[in-house]
Amino acid sequence: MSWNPIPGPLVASPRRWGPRFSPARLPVFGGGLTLTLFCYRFFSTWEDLGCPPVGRQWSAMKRAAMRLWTLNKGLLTHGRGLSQGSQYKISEPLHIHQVQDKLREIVGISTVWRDHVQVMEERKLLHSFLPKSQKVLPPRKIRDSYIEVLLPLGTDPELRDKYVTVQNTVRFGRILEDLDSLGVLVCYMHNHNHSTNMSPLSIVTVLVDKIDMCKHSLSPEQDIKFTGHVSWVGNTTMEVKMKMFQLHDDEKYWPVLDATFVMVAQDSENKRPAFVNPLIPENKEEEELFTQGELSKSRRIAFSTSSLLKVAPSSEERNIIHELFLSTLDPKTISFQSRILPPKAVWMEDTKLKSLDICHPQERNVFNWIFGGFLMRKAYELAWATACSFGGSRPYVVTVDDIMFQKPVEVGSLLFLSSQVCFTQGNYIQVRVHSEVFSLDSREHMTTNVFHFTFMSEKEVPLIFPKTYGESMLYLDGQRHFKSMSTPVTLKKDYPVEP
Ligand SMILES: CCCCCC(=O)SCCNC(=O)CCNC(=O)[C@H](O)C(C)(C)COP(=O)(O)OP(=O)(O)OC[C@H]1O[C@@H](n2cnc3c(N)ncnc32)[C@H](O)[C@@H]1OP(=O)(O)O
Repeated sequence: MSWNPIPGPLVASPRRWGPRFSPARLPVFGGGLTLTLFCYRFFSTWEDLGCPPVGRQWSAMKRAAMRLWTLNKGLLTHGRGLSQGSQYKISEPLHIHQVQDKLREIVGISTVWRDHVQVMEERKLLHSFLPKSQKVLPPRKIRDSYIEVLLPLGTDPELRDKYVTVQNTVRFGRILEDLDSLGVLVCYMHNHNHSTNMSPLSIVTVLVDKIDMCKHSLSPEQDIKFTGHVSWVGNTTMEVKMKMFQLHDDEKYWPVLDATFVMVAQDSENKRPAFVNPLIPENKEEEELFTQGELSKSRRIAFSTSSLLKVAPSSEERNIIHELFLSTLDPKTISFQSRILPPKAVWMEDTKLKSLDICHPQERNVFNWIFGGFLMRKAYELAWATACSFGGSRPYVVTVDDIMFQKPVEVGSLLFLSSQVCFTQGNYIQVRVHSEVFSLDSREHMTTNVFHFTFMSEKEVPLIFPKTYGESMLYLDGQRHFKSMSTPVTLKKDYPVEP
């Protein structure tokens, strides 16, 4: 198909026997399985029947039996996979619902919250599968991680209801959730280890580098297709490029969105970074993508080094702030205190909107932290409402950039989102959302994310004026993000752009 940016088979490379398990070992583990199954069931039934709790030694034996049972369970699943072919094999586009199913299968997580502690205990056992160095991991190609996902809005009215807005467009917040899950699945495809069924890696989103829209509104009545692949790999991080297309009346899929995410692999307990398979580009275009990944890493470091939280604004930026300040002084008084707004302008402090969410278990991801896509959806919807009430018309998002996931959000936390317009130009509105959680257990407040969204309004919007030094820094930061929009970070599009 013409829209496929990385031609090549969608099937992962053939399954091989891993060093840890081999067919010869199966009978040994089979015997162990019977014994451990017996022990595990015996101790569980003993206590379920209301018999007195077993002593310390018995408890230890019970725990050991449980561990062995878990390992053997993994082995059995592994054995089944061997005869049936790879569980990761994806030879045709996945339905959007299958993305979550696949992730659960790979991470080995239950769907029931009540079991989450035990399931995480089981995942700890996968720790031994983690390599000590990246060198021992076989390199992968871009095509190994390439997947396609179908969101059949055109044919599935029930699904459509989840995505539709009151203006009969597609909810962008839902798309953010899908991109987050897809990005993680792409990384699992890249790191697929043929000798284990469940992955010892916990892959989480560290950064949404950029999401550029090629089209401002999407139809909720036409099918959508996502594609994604790993484009660059560090030691423990992977850059993922994703694209989104929508079916048009001409029966062709047209591009609507380009996204670049950075994911990090952690160990099975989601505590320490873990090595990922290297990536080998196969042709010139892939080499270019890889080089661009390196450049993006340097750009991110440079951007964060020059953060206004660390260093003073440039002289040009200082002039901007001083000019803004002078233009708000009341000419009738000789004072730095009396400030008045110029015509068609709004104080930054008057653009704020806030929200509070309780992070219920329903919003958890496969690792039992709050799902990054949920956080993005909530932040996006608040940002949209902020831009809408500020600009006076329904805005549409043009760019999302530099969403850094600094800390995971615990289930049960209170999520405080605070949104404000921090820069405007013409019809553009730059909105910043600060996300903070309050842990009910530790009684601590912590910043977890800062989101940056650029919206476009139907009509020209008022200028924004900072009052305090802190707001001036937000203004400059907003301006920096706005300016970065015009610097494309993705390769030139290799498909037709909508006429
Ligand atoms: C359905 C399933 C979906 C699941 C998806 C989610 O929901 S995810 C949920 C939302 N996301 C999260 O909760 C993540 C929260 N954040 C964190 O836990 C942590 O910040 C983190 C683990 C990502 C990073 O921790 P640290 O910064 O301490 O890690 P460390 O310094 O060791 O760096 C590890 C790797 O991350 C890279 N790294 C760190 N910060 C980075 C940044 N801003 N941009 C790019 N890359 C960055 C480093 O270069 C390094 O890569 P190299 O080693 O390659 O040099």
